[in-house]
Amino acid sequence: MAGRGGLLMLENFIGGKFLPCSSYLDSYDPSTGEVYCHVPDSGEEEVEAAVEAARAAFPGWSSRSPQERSQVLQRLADLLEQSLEELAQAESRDQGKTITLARTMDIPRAVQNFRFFASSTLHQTSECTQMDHLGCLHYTVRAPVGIAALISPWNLPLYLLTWKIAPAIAAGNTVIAKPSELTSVTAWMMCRLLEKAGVPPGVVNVVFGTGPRVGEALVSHPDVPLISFTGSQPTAERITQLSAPHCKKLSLELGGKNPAIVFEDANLDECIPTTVRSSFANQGEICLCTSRIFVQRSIYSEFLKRFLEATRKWKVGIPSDPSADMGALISKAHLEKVRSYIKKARLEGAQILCGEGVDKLNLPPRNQAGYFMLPTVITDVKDESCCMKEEIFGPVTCVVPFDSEEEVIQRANGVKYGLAATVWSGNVGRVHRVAKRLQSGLVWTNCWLIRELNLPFGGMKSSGVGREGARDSYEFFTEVKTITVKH
Ligand SMILES: NC(=O)c1ccc[n+]([C@@H]2O[C@H](COP(=O)([O-])OP(=O)(O)OC[C@H]3O[C@@H](n4cnc5c(N)ncnc54)[C@H](O)[C@@H]3O)[C@@H](O)[C@H]2O)c1
Ligand SMILES: N/C(=C\C=C\C=O)C(=O)O
Repeated sequence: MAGRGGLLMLENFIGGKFLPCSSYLDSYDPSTGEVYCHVPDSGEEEVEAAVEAARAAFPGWSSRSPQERSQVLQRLADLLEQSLEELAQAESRDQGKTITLARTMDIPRAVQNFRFFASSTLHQTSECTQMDHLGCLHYTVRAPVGIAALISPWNLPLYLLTWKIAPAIAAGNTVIAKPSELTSVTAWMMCRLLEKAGVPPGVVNVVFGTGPRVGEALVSHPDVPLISFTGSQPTAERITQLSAPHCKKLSLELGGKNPAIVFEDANLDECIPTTVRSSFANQGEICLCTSRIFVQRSIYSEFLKRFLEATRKWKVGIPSDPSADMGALISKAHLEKVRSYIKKARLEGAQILCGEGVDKLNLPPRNQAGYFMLPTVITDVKDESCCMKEEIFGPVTCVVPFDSEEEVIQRANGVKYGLAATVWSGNVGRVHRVAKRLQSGLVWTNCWLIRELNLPFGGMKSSGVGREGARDSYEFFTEVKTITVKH
């Protein structure tokens, strides 16, 4: 809907109705730096209303059969798919990502999330064991937990929010979703489809606003027993503290400092374009992006030369340009943070081989104030440097040499994170050996970001707690009970 100054003005979606809020936040178009939308600045009052609506909807929704719920999810997937182009345009404008990525990855994946959980929920079974010597049979039953709080970040807005909403409602919960205040538009657009899909009022509620106001009100609410959070590690710490007094069920999907390990027998024709993509896709704003590239010394010079050539061809352009490989970063503050790492690297004596401060951006006049930067490659950087230790979450990657398999495993594991790694080698034995020893929830070998939604997704160490995926999400979004029958 149009609001102040003709700008888009979003509303919360509570109990099946769009409701205005008493105050609003400005939301910026990352490609111009201009305000283009207003987002509700919700707080305790809106959370209370959403909890009330979710509570009222729970008995009806949780007592439907999995088949009935599955049909609703399928209809929602169909409706999202019919709006794919409109949603992709909105996601690209709101987030700064290229229209091509929104069209080919974000929105198709949001559709797939509903289709996938609509199907997988029909195939979950419970356990049964027997103790004949005691005349006992044991079995488990699972039930939805209740009201789920679902909090998502700004990098893959609809993709990650639906990755939570779909399994939560498929399992019979009712939900209160809080998208990032920086990227709220596609969640609001999805709400417009819920009634038509047959989602009863109160099953999916969406409250918009900031983490400290509406996020904290949601995670500390005593009647919300479960929180699924994707975002940064400092926010996860805060959520853990706030939820601890209530012993809430928590799933935390956090950041990464993901290594790519390139052995001398790697197929560089495949490795180089994929590693450029794994470093710079979505402006490097994917938790799974590569940010430390370890290359075996014998091929280091060749790799670096070819990697730089390919990076220079990675086109930064306005998000609506279908030929652009990379759009704008999410915000001015984030752009400054990412740039500050490059300054620190320079001060430490590292070399910036291309990108920020080395090459020139070429943007139309209207986009000069947008949050753009070039893909940047750093070398001659020590493992102790903040650029090699901290999550930058931007289009910046470090390339360093290594000598032996043992050495590179130690170095790859030498950070606090453990989310995703890639290993490039033509030696099958080495691939299995190295993958097994990496402290990483996900290891892609000779590829990147090929997702199998059935299998566990999540991180080790400071990259998170818990896993998501068909079985894992089902277990997280249900409470299990063990029943023993003596016969
Ligand atoms: N592991 C994964 O699957 C995954 C996926 C995407 C992003 N991430 C991580 O997310 C981070 C980038 O996203 P971000 O900047 O939006 O993260 P963030 O932690 O700042 O925010 C994430 C969400 O939490 C909310 N929030 C912030 N403070 C809160 C609080 N005190 N209480 C409750 N909610 C609060 C925000 O409003 C937002 O909706 C990076 O660290 C990235 O690696 C992880
Ligand atoms: N959760 C998933 C991806 C997270 C990406 C982070 O930025 C997924 O593919 O299911």
